[in-house]
Amino acid sequence: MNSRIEVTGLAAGYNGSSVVRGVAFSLDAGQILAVLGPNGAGKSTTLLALAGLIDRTEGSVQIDGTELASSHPRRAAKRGIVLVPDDRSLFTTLTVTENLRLAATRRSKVDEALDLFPRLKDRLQVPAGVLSGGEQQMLAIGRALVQDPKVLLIDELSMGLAPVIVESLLPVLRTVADAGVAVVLVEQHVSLALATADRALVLAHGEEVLAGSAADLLADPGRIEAAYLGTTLAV
Ligand SMILES: Nc1ncnc2c1ncn2[C@@H]1O[C@H](COP(=O)(O)OP(=O)(O)OP(=O)(O)O)[C@@H](O)[C@H]1O
Repeated sequence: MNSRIEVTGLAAGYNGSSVVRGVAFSLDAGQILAVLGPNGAGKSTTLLALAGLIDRTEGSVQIDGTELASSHPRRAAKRGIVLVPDDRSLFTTLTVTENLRLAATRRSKVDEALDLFPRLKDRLQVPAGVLSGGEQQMLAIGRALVQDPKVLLIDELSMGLAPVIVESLLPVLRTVADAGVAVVLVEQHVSLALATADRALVLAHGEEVLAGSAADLLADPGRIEAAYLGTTLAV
């Protein structure tokens, strides 16, 4: 089935107050959405709300037309929403194989994930904590993929990684999308994210300030810059 996530009027935050408001997008399997914006714009908060890890104070999240309960991470995971958090949350003392097997819905999923990251095949018995940053990110994404996501949420794939490593990881997201996953990528590295994504959403102060085709925005960096600076331009 061709999965779809539809988000309307999403507001979410902490301790009863909303730090993001009115976030809306829809995304089909096979598509990549880049969520951009300056520090503190609410990008991570949006992903946490989609994954059910924090309260949604308003709005709706639907997967394949069926509403997803707010603040219910297990239900979100069961419906196929899987988050790669910015801290990667690996079991650092467990090996690569153990990290993957613990998360896998089926044993065959582990082999599929390793095929996407052949470098990890040489590290199977190495504890996650001694992997390089790039290898740890491969493992974090691999651990999400073995859960058979319909919607893959990735928070700051580039965190702590050299641009050359990021450039080698991003094409894997296209392969993942092509295999039938909707990918939402929160990223500070604007040009690399736009070069990878189909569409982009820019948040500032918790609200959408710009949205459009990634190719159009890549070709017109002034619009992104203005959005980061808080100047609203017509899309
Ligand atoms: N656990 C929390 N409790 C209270 N406020 C929080 C919490 N986490 C984040 N915030 C606040 O929510 C706002 C949005 O933060 P968020 O981390 O979503 O932004 P971001 O766009 O992901 O930024 P960055 O790129 O710096 O990670 C910020 O003002 C931040 O201080």
